[in-house]
This record gives sequence, C-alpha cells and structure tokens, in this order.
Amino acid sequence: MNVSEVKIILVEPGGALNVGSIARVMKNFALHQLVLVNPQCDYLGEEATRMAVHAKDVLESAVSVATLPQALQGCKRAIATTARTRDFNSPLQSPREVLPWLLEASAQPAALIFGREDRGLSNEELNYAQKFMRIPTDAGYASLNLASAVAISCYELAQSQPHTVETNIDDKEIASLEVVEAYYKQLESLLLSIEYLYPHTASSRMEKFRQLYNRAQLQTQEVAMLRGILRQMQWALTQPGKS
Ligand SMILES: C[S@@+](CC[C@H](N)C(=O)[O-])C[C@H]1O[C@@H](n2cnc3c(N)ncnc32)[C@H](O)[C@@H]1O
Repeated sequence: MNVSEVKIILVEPGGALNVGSIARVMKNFALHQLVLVNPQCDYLGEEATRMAVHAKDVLESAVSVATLPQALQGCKRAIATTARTRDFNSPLQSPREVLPWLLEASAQPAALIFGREDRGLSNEELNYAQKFMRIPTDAGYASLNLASAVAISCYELAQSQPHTVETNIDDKEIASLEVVEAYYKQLESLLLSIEYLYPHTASSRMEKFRQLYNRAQLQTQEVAMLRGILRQMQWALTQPGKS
C-alpha cells in the first residue's frame, strides 16, 4: 500500500500555524489526505497558508467533519496517537512497530489520528482506533508539539514497509470501522439491558471487547452474523417465558 492512501485526522486542532505546518510536512512525505474534526481555527486563513508554503493544495483539499466517526467513514484500520502512558490499558507501540500494519493491503483506506494541542484525545476517541502509537521521547517531557508529532509520524510512515501477511481473506471482505462500531453499539445496549454492564462500568468493559475483536479483524459477513445473534437475543427477551 502507498502512504498516500493514509488519512491524517486532526481532532479539534486549535492552531492555524500547526495545521499549515502539518499540510507542508504531509506533502514532503507524499501524504495528501487531511481530515479535520470540528477545527477550532481558520485552517484556510493567512497563518495556515503561510506555514503550508507549497502545500496550500493539501489545505484546500482538506475535509472538515463534525465527529471522529465521520472522519473514519470507510476506513478499515486506524491508529490513535498519544503522549500519555499512564491510565491507558491497551499496549502503546512505537511508530516502527505499528506503522507497517497501516500499510498492509487489507488496511486501506487507513487513518492516523492526532489529538488536540491542549488535551490530546479523550478515552472515547482513542477507542475508535484498533492500535495505539506513542513516539518514544525522554521520560521527562513526552508531549510533542502536534505538528512535530505529525512530522515524525509522516517520516516513519514513509520509511515503513508493509508486513507480508499470508491470508485467504479478500481485502474487500474486512469490515469497515463504522460497520464494527455499529456492532459495538448494539452489543453495549443489549449488555446494559440484561445488566451484564452498568452505566459506570460500560466503557471500561466495552474496551475489553474492543481489544478482543481488534485481534480478530472481523469480516463484514461475520459482523452481520454477530448482529443477527444479538437481534435474536433481543427478540427472545421480549417473549414471555423465554427469558
Ligand atoms: C500536544 S499533544 C497533547 C498533549 C496532551 N497533554 C495529551 O494528553 O496527549 C497533541 C497531540 O500530539 C500527539 N503527540 C504528542 N506527543 C506525542 C507522542 N510522544 N507520541 C505520540 N503522539 C504524540 C498526539 O496526537 C497528541 O494528542
């Protein structure tokens, strides 16, 4: 897979200078799909275009959407980036470990997600990704400037080679992220209704389910089967004498 198939998603970027610098470095490394979730700055204004220099085209073709799920529409794989190490349950991988996974044939289209300058990504936003990347830094100061984090990631992506994966699965059969997300919503709602989950435990328990399914790389047909089982269980719960 070509790096140009990877979308760079910025969640609520607040600095036009950062967004302009990011457009420039993306073009330096042959990436051009920039998606902005609810941008908090004028990403087409003077500051951004000045920093973009010869990458105004990347800014002009940037897509602005309201939510992260909209930004991930159609993607098969996503990696979320974070500087945080504590209060994080899933393994954090280095760019060299994890970026080749984004370039495998069955990954496309794929996305790399970056957080806000002041507070990064929320836990809920991190959960939309299947893998998590932390750029190794000195332990004394782990938080990189947003544009620097994107620059290092684009460079590492450009140096990465996809792992060769032996599989009989047709790439088109891998479920897209929104299909799997709809399954998680249905599962959570059923588990809440049977009181396996409670509102205060739901998000941490659902994170465990996400980890499990992330390892399986579900196909569209398999998600349809799982959703069919949930529908049948929901129906059975409404039948007198069956519950
Ligand atoms: C300035 S940082 C936000 C820092 C914030 N305190 C936090 O909780 O992550 C903005 C974004 O840059 C990226 N970033 C910064 N440092 C990083 C690192 N060491 N590894 C990976 N991404 C990093 C992440 O996407 C992060 O959300």
